[in-house]
Amino acid sequence: MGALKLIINGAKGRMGQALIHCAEADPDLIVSAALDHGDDLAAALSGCDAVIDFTHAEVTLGVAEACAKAGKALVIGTTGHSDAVRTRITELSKVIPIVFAPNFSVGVNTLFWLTRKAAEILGPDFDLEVVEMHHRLKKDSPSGTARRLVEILAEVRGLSYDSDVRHGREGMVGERTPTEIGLHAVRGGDVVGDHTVIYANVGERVELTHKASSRDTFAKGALRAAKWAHGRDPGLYDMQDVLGLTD
Ligand SMILES: NC(=O)C1=CN([C@@H]2O[C@H](COP(=O)(O)OP(=O)(O)OC[C@H]3O[C@@H](n4cnc5c(N)ncnc54)[C@H](OP(=O)(O)O)[C@@H]3O)[C@@H](O)[C@H]2O)C=CC1
Ligand SMILES: O=C(O)C1=N[C@H](C(=O)O)C[C@H](O)C1
Repeated sequence: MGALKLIINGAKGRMGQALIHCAEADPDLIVSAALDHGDDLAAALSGCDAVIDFTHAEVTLGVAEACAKAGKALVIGTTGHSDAVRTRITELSKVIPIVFAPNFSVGVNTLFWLTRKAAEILGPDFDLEVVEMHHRLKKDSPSGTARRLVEILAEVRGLSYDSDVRHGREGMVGERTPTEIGLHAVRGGDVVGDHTVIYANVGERVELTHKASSRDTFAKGALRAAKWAHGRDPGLYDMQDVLGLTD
């Protein structure tokens, strides 16, 4: 089998540049098109095996529709989508394989796994808070990764992301309730991506932290996901599936 031909969408961006650099170092991959604002995705699709999208939340759906029409595997790294867009992406995954993950690093996917295990072991007496920090240019908040961490905590506790998450605190908010999950987004400088899950009880506290210091870790994971997705049955997958990290 020849090298996998990839379209990188969002090629001029921070992640696009990391993806191109990492793909060029991999003899099993060819970047058949590096696309950004204004380029014609539909015209480029016939010459590729898979598409990787790291753009903006409002761009992804059009990319997914085009990939479904052309029958091409899609890897989505973009974050910040509305529930309606997520639902439509899920529908399109009945036509093509889509790997949709808020974070493609092996370390963060290990953190997802550990977060679930720690919540199960520590139980309901521990208060749950998630803190993330990213560079000053990040547009969406909270990060997709932090959202996923809270979703995992909510699943374990039988809570809901929409009604039980508490985004920051300000003013006379009263005492913390046992069912709220705090979520705090910090922005500044050139931080690539830090995430901490805090489990706090009276007398002790557990903190799980991941810190990314290079975007190559996300890029290598997304390239690995593209190889994994090519030729696979249609479906909605995430990086846990790619890594075989399911419980
Ligand atoms: N899943 C993961 O592991 C990771 C996910 N991310 C996510 O990836 C996304 C991109 O991050 P980052 O690279 O830092 O962002 P950037 O803003 O640096 O890059 C996005 C690029 O997409 C371009 N773009 C905008 N519209 C289109 C379009 N219609 N077609 C093609 N390209 C377009 C932008 O152009 P312009 O600037 O002109 O708008 C820009 O060049 C974010 O949602 C981020 O949260 C980031 C890191 C890891
Ligand atoms: O925008 C970023 O930079 C990042 N975004 C992703 C997210 O929103 O979770 C992943 C990573 O933390 C970097």
